[in-house]
Amino acid sequence: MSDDLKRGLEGVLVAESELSYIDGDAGKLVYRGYPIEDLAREASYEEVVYLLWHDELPDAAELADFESWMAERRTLDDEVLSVVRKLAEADEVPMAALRTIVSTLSAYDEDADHEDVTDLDANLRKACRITAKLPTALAAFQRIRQGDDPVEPRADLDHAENFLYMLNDEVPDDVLAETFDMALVLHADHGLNASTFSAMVTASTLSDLHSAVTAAVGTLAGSLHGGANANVMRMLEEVDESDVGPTEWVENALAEGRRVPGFGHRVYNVKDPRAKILGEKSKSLAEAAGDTKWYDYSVAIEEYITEEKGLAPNVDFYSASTYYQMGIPVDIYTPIFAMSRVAGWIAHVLEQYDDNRLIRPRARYVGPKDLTFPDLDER
Ligand SMILES: CC(=O)SCCNC(=O)CCNC(=O)[C@H](O)C(C)(C)COP(=O)(O)OP(=O)(O)OC[C@H]1O[C@@H](n2cnc3c(N)ncnc32)[C@H](O)[C@@H]1OP(=O)(O)O
Ligand SMILES: O=C([O-])CC(=O)C(=O)O
Repeated sequence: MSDDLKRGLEGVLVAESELSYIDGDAGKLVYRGYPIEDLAREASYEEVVYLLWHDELPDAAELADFESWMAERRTLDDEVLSVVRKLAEADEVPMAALRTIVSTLSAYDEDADHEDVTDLDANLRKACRITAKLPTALAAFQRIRQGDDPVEPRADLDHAENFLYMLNDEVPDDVLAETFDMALVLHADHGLNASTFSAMVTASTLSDLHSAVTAAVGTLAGSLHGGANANVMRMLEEVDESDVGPTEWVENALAEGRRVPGFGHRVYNVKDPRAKILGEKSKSLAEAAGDTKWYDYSVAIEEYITEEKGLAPNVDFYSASTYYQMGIPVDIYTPIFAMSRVAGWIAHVLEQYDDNRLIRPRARYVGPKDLTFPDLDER
């Protein structure tokens, strides 16, 4: 047994996976063999979900069946909707609300008490229900907390279009729908990131799929992981409200020892390929709107941080200005990440169940070992 300590499990190989390949030096990302650039341009989110959960891309008939199976399962049970309403009225933090919602979905899922937690067919049915219902719950949560009625899902719209429709009570135009679909594709999987690993750890105890996804939502919420996308936008807003430009602002932030959200990555040593795609999208939205302020701030910050710290933007950096320009409220950026990443979490859990072994690392004990237990009045 090696006694080398790998803080944060950096570089430790713990599984074999056929899902996503990342080359951190080349800035390359591939889902099941297909480059992310091609998927972003050509594939819908539903196609990517199918690809991740099955071994290959669907043909036309398989895709049509899969899309309609999911679309028919978007509606929330009344009891789930009433939990969403309570969470919104209690002003719950969106990621905490989402975590509770995933857990609640289990109570109304007809396969939730399947005797074999690893049963593939039952898990694929659960997977579809969770993935189909999360956008409905998130849109309803957002609408209720802003004082509006939830909007019923429509089965004739695709996953991305339908979410924006339920959020805004308006069918999105093609640019918005395509941009959002592309963002969902880009966030769907990313190897053993922290939230995926947390789903795998949960599944490895032979706990169920809803528990694994609930654990993953909680893990994604943190500011070192998915929570960074909202923090990027908050930073851009801070820059805008300050009386200095973006370069000076970020120089001061670094001097104060702050971490700049949206930069740095455990695996990429170069610019995240997803940030390149989202940066181009942010730019084209800005130019189309005739207001490039948020994009310009982002570019200035990127140039400074890359030059001064040698850190490159990760996926969260340009998703922020992209979503902002689409009119999406800042504090649901991370829940939107979860709405997409649920596909990857589930795919990795299915791989884990398929070849399970309990995940259980160890810590080097550095505390005392032979103390004498003192009576209460002696402490
Ligand atoms: C979807 C995603 O999860 S992508 C990541 C989203 N998270 C963020 O954007 C938050 C900001 N980034 C970070 O905090 C980090 O880069 C992480 C958490 C993503 C990666 O962390 P790690 O691989 O553990 O690197 P670690 O935290 O050890 O940082 C290494 C060094 O770079 C510095 N560093 C890393 N990222 C940043 C940053 N964004 N701003 C300032 N300094 C940074 C650290 O301070 C550290 O410097 P030091 O050695 O002088 O102390
Ligand atoms: O891989 C990681 O550590 C973080 C990340 O980029 C992701 O989850 O998309």
